[in-house]
Amino acid sequence: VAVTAPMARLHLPSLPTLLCCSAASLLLLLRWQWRRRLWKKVKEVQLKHERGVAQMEKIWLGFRKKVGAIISTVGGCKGGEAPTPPRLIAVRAGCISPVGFTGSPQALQITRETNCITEYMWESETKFQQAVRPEKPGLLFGVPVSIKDSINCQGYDSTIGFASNINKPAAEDSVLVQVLKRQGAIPFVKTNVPQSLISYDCNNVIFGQTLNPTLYTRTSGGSSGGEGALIGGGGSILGFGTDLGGSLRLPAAFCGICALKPTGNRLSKTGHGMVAAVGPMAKKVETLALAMRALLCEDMFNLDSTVPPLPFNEEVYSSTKPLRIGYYETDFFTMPSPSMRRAVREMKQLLEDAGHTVGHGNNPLHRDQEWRLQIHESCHKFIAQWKKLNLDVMLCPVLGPALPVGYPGKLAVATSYTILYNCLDFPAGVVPVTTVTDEDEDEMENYKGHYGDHWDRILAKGFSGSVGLPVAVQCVALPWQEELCLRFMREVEKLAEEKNRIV
Ligand SMILES: CCCCCC/C=C\CCCCCCCC(=O)NCCO
Repeated sequence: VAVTAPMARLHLPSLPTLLCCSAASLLLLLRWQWRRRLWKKVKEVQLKHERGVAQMEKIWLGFRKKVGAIISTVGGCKGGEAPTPPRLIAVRAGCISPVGFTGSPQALQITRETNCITEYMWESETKFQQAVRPEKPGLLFGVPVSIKDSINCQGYDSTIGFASNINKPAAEDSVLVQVLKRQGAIPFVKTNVPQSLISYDCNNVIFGQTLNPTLYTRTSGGSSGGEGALIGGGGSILGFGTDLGGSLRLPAAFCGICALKPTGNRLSKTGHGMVAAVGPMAKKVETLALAMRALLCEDMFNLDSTVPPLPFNEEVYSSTKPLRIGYYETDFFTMPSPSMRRAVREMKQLLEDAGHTVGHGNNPLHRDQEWRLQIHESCHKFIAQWKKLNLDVMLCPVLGPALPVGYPGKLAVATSYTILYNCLDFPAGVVPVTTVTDEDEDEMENYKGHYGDHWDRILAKGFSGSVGLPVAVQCVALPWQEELCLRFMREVEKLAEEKNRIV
């Protein structure tokens, strides 16, 4: 009796409970199997990625042995051609192979260490070697270009950082890539992005975190963060990314390079995920201009009829007429770091000294909170205000220096300086102009933000310890005036280079 009594109290589960438990177990088993399959795919892609980088390394070392110092001897500008940075001249002259793109022995190491590449395009080397210079070569003949993961390239995955997108290669090239190829460019790598693209960090479950080439504890920015790190580290001359809230401009600013976010439809957006605008990234403004010149062609207009047939306006771009420039140092939402503020202030002075008219700091576009409300209410109101002030272009801050890895996820609000020009759909570019100084760092002691809240405290922490990191300014023009925006960027770049040479 003593033994059977407890047994008698034991309840057997009812049939519905048993069925529920079995169903739950089955679901868990299926989920486990699905995740296992996904992880297997991730591992395969990671191996493929490793093989690609190793192959690049092999080609690059072979190239260096063969070509030696030729790159450093190539420079200047051929008569009749638009002025082009020396390295572009070199590739167009056939002196550089897609992965032998650089004269710096560190570039491939930085490329590897920053983890910026997702896929190496194996056919690019053969294409490059076999390229026969046609009678009328395209404007980008022989130029190796890097492409953000999310921009479709036939035969390659556009993962957007999701494991479920592995082994789903794009059926055809995006219009952008088609036109690049028709202009003679050779896409040679795809570059990393944050999962979903809605972040200005650069991390995903497949390829991991991309680091900033100027300081490995900092993010490269995002979502075109792989491009930022690759170009910033010297691993690519010209790359392409997309922008919805700052995804071209933030990684460029963080990595010390230039980028242009054009008006939404100036370049075709067909064949890219989640995008407000597609644009070029490069170390030099002249390279961005070359890319725009090449892309704004009949092929682009024919392949995508929604793109207005506006060829590159050389007259506007090459004009030296003094500009009427508006400027502001803060948007009264995200308080600029001391270096962001100084970058704008110093550039304002340089522009004035160079003979441009720079609107007073307290113009109504940024005097108080009102202008931001106007923007959200009406883009037309903003344009009318701009016209009333008789401005050609606007000089303003862009977030910087680069934040530590992981910080962008906590600070979406800090996109305020860039996202504004997506809301307005104005062309906006960034140009690196300075680096964080000891004095900037000392001033961070007093940084409280505009609100002194949780976000401001995180931002203050993120900005600190940044001496030596690049800081950029943002250059903005009215819709469809990419050439004017680039012309302004070129001026800013020239003045910054002159100043930094003297300092
Ligand atoms: C007054 C400004 C308020 C800012 C509020 C910001 C809210 C959300 C921002 C999300 C972060 C976006 C990062 C940019 C990512 C991007 O541009 N991705 C698209 C790529 O095509």
